[in-house]
Amino acid sequence: MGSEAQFRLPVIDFSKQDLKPGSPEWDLVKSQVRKALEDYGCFEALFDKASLELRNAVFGGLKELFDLPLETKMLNVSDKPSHAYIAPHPNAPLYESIGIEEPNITENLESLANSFWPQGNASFSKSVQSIVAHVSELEQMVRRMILESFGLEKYMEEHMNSTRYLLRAMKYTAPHTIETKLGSRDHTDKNIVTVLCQGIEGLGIQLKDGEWISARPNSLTVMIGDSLYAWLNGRLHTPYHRVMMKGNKARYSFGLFSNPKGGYIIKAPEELVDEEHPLLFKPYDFEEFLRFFHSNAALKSQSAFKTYCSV
Ligand SMILES: O=C(O)CCC(=O)C(=O)O
Ligand SMILES: [Fe+2]
Repeated sequence: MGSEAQFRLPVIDFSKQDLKPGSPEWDLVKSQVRKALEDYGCFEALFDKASLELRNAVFGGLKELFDLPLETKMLNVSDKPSHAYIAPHPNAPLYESIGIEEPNITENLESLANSFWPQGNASFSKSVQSIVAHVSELEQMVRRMILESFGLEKYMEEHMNSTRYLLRAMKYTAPHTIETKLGSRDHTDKNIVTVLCQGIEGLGIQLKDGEWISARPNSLTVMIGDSLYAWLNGRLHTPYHRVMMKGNKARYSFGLFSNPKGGYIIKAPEELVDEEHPLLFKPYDFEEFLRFFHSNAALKSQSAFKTYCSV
C-alpha cells in the first residue's frame, strides 16, 4: 500500500457546469460510471462543489467531535446498532465512529450537535449540512445514471424515494508504527451507494483479481453496496474494501450511505431477470436483514448477506 502507482481507481469528473440529464456531457459521464462500476464497483469522483476547503472544515469539526469525552459521545444512542456511537473495540482498536441518521434534515444535525455541545456547534452543523447537500447531489446523479444505463427509468421515482441517508463519521487513531495495521477489516457495504471521503490515505479496495489498490488521499470514493447489487441482479460489482493505517497521524473519514427504508422490499426488476440472468437474491427488507446481520446466526456465516437472501 501507499505508492503512487497504486492509485489506479478510475477517476470521473462530475464538475462540468452543464452536467444535466440528457446533455452529451451527462451521457459521457454515465457511460464512464457504468464501466467503472462493472469493472471495479467503485470510482473516484471529482466534484468541485464538495471543495477541499469545505472537506477540511468538516474534518476539523469531526476532530472536535471525537475529542469529546467518551461519556458524551455515548449519548448518540440509536435502536439500530450500526447507527450509534461505536467505541474502539479489541477487534478494531484504532476505529471509532458516530452515525448521524438523515443528516440532510437540518433538525437532526442540530439536535445531534446540541446533544454533544451544550450551546450547539454552529460551524459544525453548517459545514456538515453543506457537505451532505453536495455529496447527496452527487450520490443521486450516480444512481440516476445507473438506472438510465440499464433502461430502468420507469423505476426512477420509486428507487429514489425508497432510500434514506446515514452519515457515518470515522476516526482511526494513529498506530505509531512503520508497518501497516488494520484500521477496519475487509467488507462489502450492505446499502445502495456509499460515498466515502478520506482526509488522508488508508482506504484500500480489492480488485476482482484479488489485488489491493489504494484510494488517493483527500479523495471522494463512490462505491456500490450489496443492496444495489441485489436489486440489479448482480449486474454491477460490489468491492471488498478495508482501511490500513501506519505512522503518527490520526485519520478522519466520513461516508454518506443511501440505505433502503425499512418496509421497502428489495426485489430485482423483471427486466433484469431472464434465462441468462436467473434471480440471484430473494426479495428482502433491509432492516430485517440488518437485524439478522447483528444476530449470532450471522456471525457464523462467511457472508451474512448471501446467507440471508441468496436464492
Ligand atoms: O474509513 C473509510 O474510509 C472506510 C469506512 C468504511 O468502509 C465503512 O464505513 O463502510
Ligand atoms: Fe465500507
